[in-house]
Amino acid sequence: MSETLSDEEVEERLPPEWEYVDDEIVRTYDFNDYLAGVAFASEVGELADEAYHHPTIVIEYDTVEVRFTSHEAGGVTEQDLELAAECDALR
Ligand SMILES: C[C@H](O)[C@H](O)[C@H]1CNC2=NC(N)=NC(=O)C2=N1
Repeated sequence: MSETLSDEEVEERLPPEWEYVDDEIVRTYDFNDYLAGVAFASEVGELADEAYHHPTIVIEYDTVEVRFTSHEAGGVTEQDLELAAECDALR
């Protein structure tokens, strides 16, 4: 099982635009078109399922919020940071 990172490690390595809140890393992506957000969420889902590491995804009319944490480890791990960067690369 992956080990959780310290608060300092997470803050230091968090990709830009991401926030560290209550043992989760979160980013809200803005979209002009609802279905573009839905398509993006689906791509995030594919990344997650391939990694078998699943975020919370909240789709609203002009935003998609993606939240990662490692439930089994009980906090943020390397895998969360890696997937955050992969989500950013989808844009
Ligand atoms: C039973 C457990 O949910 C599974 O082993 C996987 C599935 N996806 C997961 N996703 C995330 N974010 N954290 C996990 O610990 C995790 N575990």
